[in-house]
Amino acid sequence: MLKVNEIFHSIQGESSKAGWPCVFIRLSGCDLRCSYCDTGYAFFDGKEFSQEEILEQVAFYKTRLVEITGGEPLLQPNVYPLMTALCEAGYEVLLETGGHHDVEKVDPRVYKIIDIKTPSSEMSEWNCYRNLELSIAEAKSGVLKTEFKIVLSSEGDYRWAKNLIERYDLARFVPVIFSAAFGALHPRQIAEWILADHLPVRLQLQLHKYIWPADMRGV
Ligand SMILES: C[S@@+](CC[C@H](N)C(=O)[O-])C[C@H]1O[C@@H](n2cnc3c(N)ncnc32)[C@H](O)[C@@H]1O
Ligand SMILES: Nc1nc2[nH]cc(C(=O)O)c2c(=O)[nH]1
Ligand code: SF4
Ligand SMILES: [Mg+2]
Repeated sequence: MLKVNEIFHSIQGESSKAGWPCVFIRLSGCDLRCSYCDTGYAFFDGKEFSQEEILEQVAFYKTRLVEITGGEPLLQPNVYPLMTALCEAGYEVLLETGGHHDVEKVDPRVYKIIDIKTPSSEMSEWNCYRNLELSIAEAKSGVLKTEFKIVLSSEGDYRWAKNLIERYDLARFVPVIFSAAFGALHPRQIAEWILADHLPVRLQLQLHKYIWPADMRGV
């Protein structure tokens, strides 16, 4: 069984898959408390679903792209067989994780979107830097199944992220996406810093917050 907060069908609003129709499986519970988190409603609320019930719900939406998010999806051990079952069923599976749990045991067919938490998130001490090393090794072996996302709230966060990328030469191997913590920083400001520094990263807006009201659930 898995504790699920919501399953919904929407336009993928984030990551390099932004714009595609996608089914989202939002698992309940999170072991972090990011200062800007827009999904606090998933910290506790949810209902127990069997893997079969989840697969049935996902099939209802007739889409090939499925994202497992949360809360923190890697907290529930049964997420691992769920990811494998979704891959076996032929879906393109995305995992959105907070970047504080090692992703080594994730089915290699799953595309991982790994957050790196900045100082302003107040959670950066929990970052699992082994995930950076694993993904660089994965990319060097010719496999591209990971991207990193950094949500920025301030210029200090931008400088911190830039230093981190340079320290690992991360963007040379793995796609890196910068996003604004919604309402905290204007995307134009991030765009101007990226352009001024010639930083090889991708700027992302959370599409769903422009398509629908920013605080709407289930989109
Ligand atoms: C709600 S989290 C769930 C998955 C996982 N716990 C994580 O942090 O990646 C999904 C994504 O939303 C981002 N996010 C949460 N609140 C946000 C906000 N206010 N503005 C921009 N992105 C936000 C997170 O950084 C993460 O990339
Ligand atoms: N449309 C839409 N796209 C998303 N991509 C990642 C999301 C998430 O909350 O993890 C999300 C979300 O909540 N809605
Ligand atoms: S890790 Fe993700 S779900 Fe948890 S508090 Fe941070 S943004 Fe929210
Ligand atoms: Mg969201």
